[in-house]
Amino acid sequence: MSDRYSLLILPGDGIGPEVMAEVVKVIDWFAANRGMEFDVSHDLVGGAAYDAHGAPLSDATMARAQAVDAVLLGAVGGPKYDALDFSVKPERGLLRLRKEMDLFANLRPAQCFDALADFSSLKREVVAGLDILIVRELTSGIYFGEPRGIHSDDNNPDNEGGRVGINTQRYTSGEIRRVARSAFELARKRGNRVCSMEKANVMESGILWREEVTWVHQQEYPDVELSHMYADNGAMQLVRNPRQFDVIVTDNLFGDILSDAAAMLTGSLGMLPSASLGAPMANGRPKALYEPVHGSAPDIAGQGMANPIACILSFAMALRYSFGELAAADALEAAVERVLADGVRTADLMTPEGGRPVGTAEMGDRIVAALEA
Ligand SMILES: NC(=O)c1ccc[n+]([C@@H]2O[C@H](COP(=O)([O-])OP(=O)(O)OC[C@H]3O[C@@H](n4cnc5c(N)ncnc54)[C@H](O)[C@@H]3O)[C@@H](O)[C@H]2O)c1
Ligand SMILES: CC(C)[C@H](C(=O)O)[C@@H](O)C(=O)O
Ligand SMILES: [Mg+2]
Repeated sequence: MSDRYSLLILPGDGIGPEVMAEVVKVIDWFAANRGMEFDVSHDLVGGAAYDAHGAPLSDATMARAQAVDAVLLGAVGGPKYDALDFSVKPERGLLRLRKEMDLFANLRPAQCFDALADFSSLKREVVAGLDILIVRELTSGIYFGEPRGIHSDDNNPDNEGGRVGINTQRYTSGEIRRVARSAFELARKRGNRVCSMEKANVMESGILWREEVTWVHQQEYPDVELSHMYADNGAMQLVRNPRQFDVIVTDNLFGDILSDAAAMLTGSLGMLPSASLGAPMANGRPKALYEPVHGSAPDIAGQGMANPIACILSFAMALRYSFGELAAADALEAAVERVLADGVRTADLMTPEGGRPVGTAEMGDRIVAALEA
């Protein structure tokens, strides 16, 4: 008999609720057919939470997120909220979840399904069989460093406009060591190779990053192959020859950018899942939040055409990393692969000469049907 798994679902804004509805179908299928017991609750985040409470994440929702085994998040943001004060923008809700849950290791795998190898904007021979994992530090760096803000620059008469915008890249050795350990642990279960990316040529925080990753490697993981790369070269190498990589470990901002680039190797941003993991809780499960890498896609929201696969594969990561349900995670990933192999495509995966795309709900139904088969 399996344990009970508590889940907090935060669909968010734009296509978030649309893709999350398909994940709920998948959860219901595992509950009905695989004897898994889920305690599922729903709440608001992002613009939806702002509309209801005047804040992109209420304290009550934050407390609920801290108490569950896993949070599933859709996406936040949208043009409706662009003019809001920075402190209450939808994205602040997501950043608060990451920071207060201390989800320091963000796993962003990029796998190219064979059925999509011709669809990537790169050549098939460059992306076929691609299977890399970006481990992005998620709770520190320039996203959170102090000082920050927009200030008047009164003492500088040469500054036309008279203002200055400040963000601070700050990393402690402990923050670097813990995410490096996550990357080395994950590498041992895959290709046993880690490439660390920073800009040690121009940033002191990059020098510290390189030294600390090297220290963790020498002290604790000498069996794993470690290499270092400047992040700008890393971006170029990702496009030139992405299969040279196994695990990439990098900071918060570089990881944000490199993972969007990696998404396109797989065909679409609508394909890329992620897991954000923190320290183990009392029950041994890590603090965890699962979300697609993509955003709220305002350009297609409300049209029922978003690709739900990134969100569904994020739930597969929850099965694997939070619940240890490895067979179920494999089955769900195989179901996605089968549906793609059958030629079922949402609009983002269509070539101009392709046939009729399916909508969000039909893609979800087809994946559930493939689980059934
Ligand atoms: N984790 C998150 O919640 C998250 C991540 C990124 C961006 N955002 C927010 O989302 C809003 C829009 O940002 P953006 O436009 O830069 O990025 P986006 O990821 O929302 O969209 C970029 C492009 O990819 C397409 N796309 C994204 N997901 C798709 C899917 N599942 N199926 C089909 N097509 C998809 C969109 O239609 C758009 O053309 C902003 O407010 C931004 O801050 C949120
Ligand atoms: C929405 C935004 C805060 C977020 C980030 O910058 O981390 C997004 O781009 C992501 O990749 O998860
Ligand atoms: Mg991003």
